[in-house]
Amino acid sequence: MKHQARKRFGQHFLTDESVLTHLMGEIRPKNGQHMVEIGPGLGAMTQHLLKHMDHLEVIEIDRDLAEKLRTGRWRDKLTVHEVDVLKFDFNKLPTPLRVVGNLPYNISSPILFALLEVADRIEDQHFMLQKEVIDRMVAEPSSSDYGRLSVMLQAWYDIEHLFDVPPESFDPPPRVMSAIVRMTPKPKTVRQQIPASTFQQIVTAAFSQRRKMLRNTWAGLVQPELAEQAGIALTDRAEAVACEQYIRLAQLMEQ
Ligand SMILES: C[S@@+](CC[C@H](N)C(=O)[O-])C[C@H]1O[C@@H](n2cnc3c(N)ncnc32)[C@H](O)[C@@H]1O
Repeated sequence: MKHQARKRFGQHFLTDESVLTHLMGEIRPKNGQHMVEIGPGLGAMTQHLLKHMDHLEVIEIDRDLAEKLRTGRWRDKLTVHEVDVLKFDFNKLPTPLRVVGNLPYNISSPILFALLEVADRIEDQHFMLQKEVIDRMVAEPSSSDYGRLSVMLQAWYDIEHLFDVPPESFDPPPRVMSAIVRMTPKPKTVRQQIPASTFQQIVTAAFSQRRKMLRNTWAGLVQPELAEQAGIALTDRAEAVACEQYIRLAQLMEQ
């Protein structure tokens, strides 16, 4: 029986074989690697990955789809976790872990932030996302797409926009353009130098009212001398400040 796509789970199934082939060329799955797929759905990516691998972990919230995967023709090669990915404990999977998925667009940012917490365990991530989200992830300072998502993710990952995928490549087609992104965690030595909670606090405050000057959004939070030492002008707005400057400021605040 044909699966009726469920809107609440952001179900848009990839049907375009040329996209899948292109994607596999980018992911280059190899047997013996530890890989987890978020939202395998009807298995479009899954079956391509399994051409190269004997085993794959998958996380699927939809009970019917999880059941199909558990009993279907790839059952011997899959470990199916029937759970909300936002509640899944990635610490229980082996490392180094490769993470892939055509993500449910309605919760893509929470998924990206949840994975940031376990970046130590991750080798790389390849995701299908709304193109607009990827534009924000790779945005440079002073562009209209540059925001909290850009700064938070660029601090932890090298991010590459790989290629675009049009709505016709899916059934049912989403209303927006999609794209594929590769995210590679920066070396541990680099990530360890970021005071995570202070960094998050100043970036969140700065972009909470992005039209205002930093001297207003940071009042009571950031000492003006420290901002100056980090090379940040408090008369600027959040979008003028580079990711490295936010990191530098967070480091100065921790000293
Ligand atoms: C955009 S579809 C992709 C399906 C399939 N990978 C493909 O490319 O055809 C998103 C998938 O994520 C699943 N999903 C949605 N929300 C989820 C959640 N919170 N946790 C785990 N899986 C979820 C959906 O049921 C669906 O299978």
